[in-house]
Amino acid sequence: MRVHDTESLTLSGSVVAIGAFDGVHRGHQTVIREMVRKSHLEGVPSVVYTFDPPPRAYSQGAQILTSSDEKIQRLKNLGVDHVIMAKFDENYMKRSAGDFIRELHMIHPRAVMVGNDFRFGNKRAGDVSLLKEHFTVQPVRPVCCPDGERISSTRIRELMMQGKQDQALPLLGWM
Ligand SMILES: Cc1cc2nc3c(=O)[nH]c(=O)nc-3n(C[C@H](O)[C@H](O)[C@H](O)COP(=O)(O)O)c2cc1C
Ligand SMILES: Nc1ncnc2c1ncn2[C@@H]1O[C@H](COP(=O)(O)OP(=O)(O)OP(=O)(O)O)[C@@H](O)[C@H]1O
Repeated sequence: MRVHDTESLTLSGSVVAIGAFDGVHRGHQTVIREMVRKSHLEGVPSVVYTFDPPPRAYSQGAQILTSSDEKIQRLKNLGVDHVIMAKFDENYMKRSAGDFIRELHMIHPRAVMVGNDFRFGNKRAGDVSLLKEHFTVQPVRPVCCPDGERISSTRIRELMMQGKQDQALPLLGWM
């Protein structure tokens, strides 16, 4: 697996999953496994486009579940070919939605895997309908906890803050 800065990877075809992926929890693992499977079917490399630090940690001070090195290791274990690791800061946040789409075109995605609530670009102006004007967006079914709630980094952070490691760790799924 190779790790790249923003705007440094060009590919003639790919399948890409985009997101913070903090913790690379069981929901993330499902998305990434599905993406890797699709990349094998299509015969193109798999790419994870992610952010360091996670945007929610940068803008809202959320607890970080995995360091960037740990995240990279987990993505490698899942069989990802390329990781684009964008340094998330004030400068990056100024990039427009159109500029992000232009960067994605550099890797010619055959499918882009993001959740329905994915936002991108300055002031979170870009949404999934805009992404769909340029790419095939592949939805992913939500992976839920035993109580039926969707697994999320936010949920895991909450459980950890409450000292409920026994409930948080199975959701992370790296034991
Ligand atoms: C080019 C770009 C610019 C962004 N600018 C902002 C911003 O101005 N404000 C903000 O809160 N988030 C910004 N974000 C972060 C997104 O809102 C979002 O957190 C990120 O795409 C990760 O998606 P996820 O939170 O669904 O994992 C930006 C993301 C991208 C790709
Ligand atoms: N439980 C889940 N089931 C299926 N897909 C998921 C799940 N959690 C996250 N994803 C998907 O993984 C990608 C990255 O998500 P993201 O990093 O925003 O996760 P999150 O756990 O929802 O984070 P946060 O709680 O910080 O918002 C997105 O495409 C998102 O839709």
